[in-house]
Amino acid sequence: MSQLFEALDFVENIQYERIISDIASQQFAIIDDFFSPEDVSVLRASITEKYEEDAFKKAAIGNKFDELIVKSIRGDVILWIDEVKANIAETLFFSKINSLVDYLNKTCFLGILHKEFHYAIYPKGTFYKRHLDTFKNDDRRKLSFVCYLNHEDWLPENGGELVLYLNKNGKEVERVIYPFPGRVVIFESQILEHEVKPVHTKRLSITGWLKTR
Ligand SMILES: O=C(O)CCC(=O)C(=O)O
Ligand SMILES: [Fe+2]
Repeated sequence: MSQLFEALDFVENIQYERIISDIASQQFAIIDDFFSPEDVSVLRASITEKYEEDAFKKAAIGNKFDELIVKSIRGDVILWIDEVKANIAETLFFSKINSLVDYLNKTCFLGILHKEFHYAIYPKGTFYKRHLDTFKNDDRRKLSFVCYLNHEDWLPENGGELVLYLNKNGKEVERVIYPFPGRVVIFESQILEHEVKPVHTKRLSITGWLKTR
């Protein structure tokens, strides 16, 4: 009986279904309206406030790397988001994430048990060289998630494109994605190498990972 109710409880979500089929067929999905302009503006106010409080630190690669080497690979500053201490903007963010994760777990048997998200700011002139999001000793990252919080008038010439390196019939193909506000990109963490091209105007985002075990 309870199984019947569980089945009845399930409502198909067209947006999530498209995300699932895009990831299954091409290892990534781009969703332009995952967050509404209102959501983006609330989240942008939150990232800006925390940046002004000086809460961000320089992003590190792996564990103990030389500062100079780190800078030559990535130049963003990050701040991890604690769901337990979420402010109004972050609560809104996590409610959307949790709804997607519940759906993925119900329909895809992905077994997403953990998640981690951080704000990221790329100051002018910074970039993140080509890389894979999995550390050598940690294969739990299953899906990478990026959401852009840039201003509505963001232009392609502001730089900071995300480039995914795809494999099409044995040939490498670059997929260039502009960081337009409200846009979300989800991709297979263990498969797709990617990079952030040099940024010409400060670039705002939230990056995170959906993890197994
Ligand atoms: O901001 C992006 O578009 C991607 C960021 C990224 O690759 C990372 O933080 O690992
Ligand atoms: Fe990455």
